[in-house]
Amino acid sequence: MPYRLYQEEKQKAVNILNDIKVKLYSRGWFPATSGNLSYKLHDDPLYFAITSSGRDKGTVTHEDVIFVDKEAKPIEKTKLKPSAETKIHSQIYQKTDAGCIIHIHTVNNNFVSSVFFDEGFVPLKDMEMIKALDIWEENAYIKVPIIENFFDLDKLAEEAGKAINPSVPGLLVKNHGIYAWGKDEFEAKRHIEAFEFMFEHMKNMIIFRGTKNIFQEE
Ligand SMILES: CSCCC(=O)C(=O)COP(=O)(O)O
Ligand SMILES: [Zn+2]
Repeated sequence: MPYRLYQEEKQKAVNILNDIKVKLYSRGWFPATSGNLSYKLHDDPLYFAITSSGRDKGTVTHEDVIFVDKEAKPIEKTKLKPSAETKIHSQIYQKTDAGCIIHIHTVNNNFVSSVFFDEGFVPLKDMEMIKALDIWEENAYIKVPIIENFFDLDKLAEEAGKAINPSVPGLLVKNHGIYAWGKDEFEAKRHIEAFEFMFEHMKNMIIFRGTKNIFQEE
């Protein structure tokens, strides 16, 4: 028997996504309708709420959120289209314990994804903000994976699934953006804010003194 979504849990997911969307939009993090967000409702079978495709993230309407399954198919009759990147969200839910995923395009995440693409990851170390990713060891050194921005979205989703590092709650797509996640909306937002803070710092340091010293202590 198909899983039945209750009005109350659907409304909770819509409210959560709208709340984050508007907060992050006000920081300039969803320019030109870019980005998408999702919130998991059920694990097995997987069902989640996700933003509809191509919409202005700065406004809230009753057409902003759709409920989909693991295959990115709407589970209710709708004329709306789920985000074009729904299969990437599905992969992240299948490969991690994420309960909420946020995807944004920013100048800073595009910059680091391009500069470090050949290494395959952005190296993060010597920054207090790493602790906001819930990584508390001394001298923590983490690698945020970067994948090619495949035009074929099925291929992009497949490669995203392969590249996920379970101990790092984020994945960059070259010259595209970042997906960051957490067990709930609070954690997902904290993680994306931490990544963006560190990417901005890194960009500024690279502009200031080049990439020369970034890998020195490896
Ligand atoms: C306008 S940016 C190109 C599409 C994209 O990368 C994105 O994040 C938004 O896609 P969606 O289908 O979720 O609107
Ligand atoms: Zn995108």
